[in-house]
Amino acid sequence: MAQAVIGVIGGSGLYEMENLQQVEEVRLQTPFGEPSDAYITGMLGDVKLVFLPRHGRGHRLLPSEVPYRANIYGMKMLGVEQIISVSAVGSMKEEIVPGHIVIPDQFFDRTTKRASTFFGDGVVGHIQFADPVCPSLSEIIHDAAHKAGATVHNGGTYICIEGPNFSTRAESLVFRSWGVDVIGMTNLPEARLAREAEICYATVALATDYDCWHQDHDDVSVEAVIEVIHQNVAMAKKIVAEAATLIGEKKACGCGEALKYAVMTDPGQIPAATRQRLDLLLGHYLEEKS
Ligand SMILES: CSC[C@H]1O[C@H](OP(=O)(O)O)[C@H](O)[C@@H]1O
Ligand SMILES: Nc1ncnc2[nH]cnc12
Repeated sequence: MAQAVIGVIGGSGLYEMENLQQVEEVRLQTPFGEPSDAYITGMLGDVKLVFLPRHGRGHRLLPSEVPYRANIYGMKMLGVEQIISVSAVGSMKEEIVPGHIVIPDQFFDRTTKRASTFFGDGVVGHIQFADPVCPSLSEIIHDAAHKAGATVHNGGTYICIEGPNFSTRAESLVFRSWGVDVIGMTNLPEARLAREAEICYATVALATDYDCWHQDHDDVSVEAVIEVIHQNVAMAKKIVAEAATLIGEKKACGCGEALKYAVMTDPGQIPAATRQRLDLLLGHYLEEKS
């Protein structure tokens, strides 16, 4: 069996992975610019791990500034077939207590400034996105979270806001009335681009606060978020390590063929530069068609 290559995108508070063997730092240029930082690759048991801190080491990039396309394209260049995102989120439900883990299965887009498709410039494509995360990778990380001793909520809707400000109280109350479970600023463009790149994607969301809707809790602040992250970062790393041991049991899914019927454009009409830029993602389909 081919060696599994797992990508890990570390969010707020997760800027490195421990216990990797044969560690290398890989700096990439992609047709979509430079990723957030160098990728750190290494072995975790039999599994190759490719780690990228989403906001860069030192947390230098706003959610709106993260080069999502370059980050996902770089993962593809490194042979990653599954991406585990680790993210801090606000809880929008009483029962999701700060310190709990949520494995979202839906997203709701409230972003306004993100470049979040590889298509365009003469090639039109439409992926299916009704179920935006990989069900079998989600199952693996759910089991991994359980094994790591976390209190874990299976499924839930992650509303992705533009930020960088946290929500107003009116927004928070409206989002709650929509029935969302958690709130964050980063995961939706990643999930979309991972699907376009035919990479499985799932999220380990660490609830860090009750945003600003809860009458009995302080409004979210960076200070409070950091405190909960510090208390739980070891557990988040343990979940990733457990997921690596379980990845061999992952069930089949459709993520690897997401582009099979997605492209509308006549291959003969795709500009050469666009074709070249998307060769890694689309090349094999275009050859079949032309
Ligand atoms: C530090 S609180 C707000 C910040 O935390 C989350 O980041 P990430 O998803 O990278 O863990 C949230 O999306 C915001 O970017
Ligand atoms: N309340 C919140 N809103 C948006 N992003 C967050 N990340 C962590 N807590 C958050």
